[in-house]
Amino acid sequence: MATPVSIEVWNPNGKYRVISTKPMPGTRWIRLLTDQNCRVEICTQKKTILSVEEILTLIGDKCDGVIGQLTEDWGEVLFSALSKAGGKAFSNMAVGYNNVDVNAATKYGVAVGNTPGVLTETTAELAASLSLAASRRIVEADEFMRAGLYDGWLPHLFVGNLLKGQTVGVIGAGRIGSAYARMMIEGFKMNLIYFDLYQATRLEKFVTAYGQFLKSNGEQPVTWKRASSMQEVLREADVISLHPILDKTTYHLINKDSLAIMKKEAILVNCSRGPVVDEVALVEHLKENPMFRVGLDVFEDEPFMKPGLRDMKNAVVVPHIASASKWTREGMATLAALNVLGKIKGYPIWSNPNQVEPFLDENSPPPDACPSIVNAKPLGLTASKL
Ligand SMILES: NC(=O)C1=CN([C@@H]2O[C@H](COP(=O)(O)OP(=O)(O)OC[C@H]3O[C@@H](n4cnc5c(N)ncnc54)[C@H](O)[C@@H]3O)[C@@H](O)[C@H]2O)C=CC1
Ligand SMILES: O=C(O)C(=O)CO
Repeated sequence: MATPVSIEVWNPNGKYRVISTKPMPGTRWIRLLTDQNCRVEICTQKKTILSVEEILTLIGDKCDGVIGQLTEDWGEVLFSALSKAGGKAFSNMAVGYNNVDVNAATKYGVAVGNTPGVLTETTAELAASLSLAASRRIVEADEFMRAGLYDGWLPHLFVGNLLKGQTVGVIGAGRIGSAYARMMIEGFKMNLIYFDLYQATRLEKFVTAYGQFLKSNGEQPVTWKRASSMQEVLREADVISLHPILDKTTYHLINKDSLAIMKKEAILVNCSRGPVVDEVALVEHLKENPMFRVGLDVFEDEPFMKPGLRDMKNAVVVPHIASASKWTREGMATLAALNVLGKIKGYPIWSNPNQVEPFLDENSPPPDACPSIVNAKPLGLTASKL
């Protein structure tokens, strides 16, 4: 028997049945759907991660589209059920979609949406926060104060690293990696070394121009270098932030061997996906190198941490909150809803998923387009001319 799942219903007489597997921030996304004749059903089950069986129950016999979460396993079983229920669209409320089997979705004719752009700066800001928290030992120092251990200023108390003039390494210089790099370069006058499969031309131009600006002001200019391998970044950088997608090329990109070539006092930040780092190897490395520090937003087996990590003073850990600003989370909900709505309505695909601002303006109706569909090409969906 199917497991019952609690739901909240908006616009019960709407023609199209759209499900959201979680309550999402804001109300604009609900309004956009109900205004377009959708009945919106929001799962209110008090359970963080829904199982495939629970989502099957939600989909039922008739469902036009689903907005889902990165914690869910969207594969063959769910896409086959969604397609049988008449569903045409699924959107993750996330830019990353490693939890989605896109080939399975394509096989069943289901469009897969994601939410790029709206979370770029918010996520980069958290990566920058973790870089600072790790380099200046903020969490350790906070715990020390709260434990009543502060007896007065001391020359050696919580000495950390100065970022100015050091090298920031970025692995995966896409939207978020480039935004993070700019923050660290402009904010702290760090030099850049990056590794990506593609050249980050705009980022390079930014660093060149900023370097010239600093020089014309009599300051040391910042520099950039595109590394020919990830190892080059690991060897040379003082702070390394990981921003690639998770796929089979990036699984355990950081492992025992790659940790071994990093500087003993380096800082590693991960706001991409947990499995990019071999967490067991990382815990060992943290134990053996007390001056090596990490800032982690993501973990290999979320919501768990590998044994030993929680005891490491040289690790700052936060629960996958990199995109958690109110504006961003409301925007993610809007983009996810519009991906689903757009596909149901037969709208074309927005031509530039890096520029989604027109969808986010509360004061005007969004364009008649799907903001970002990752399998548009194999599904033969056309791009908008807007
Ligand atoms: N912690 C969090 O809350 C968040 C995590 N993310 C993660 O960040 C990822 C990146 O997001 P965006 O910057 O928007 O995506 P993006 O597609 O703009 O950037 C990803 C970059 O990784 C590069 N890349 C791919 N394979 C690589 C490899 N083997 N080695 C080096 N670089 C490689 C790509 O060429 C691309 O430039 C998402 O896929 C998601 O997993 C995104 C938002 C929030
Ligand atoms: O968008 C993503 O990929 C996240 O991890 C959450 O914002």
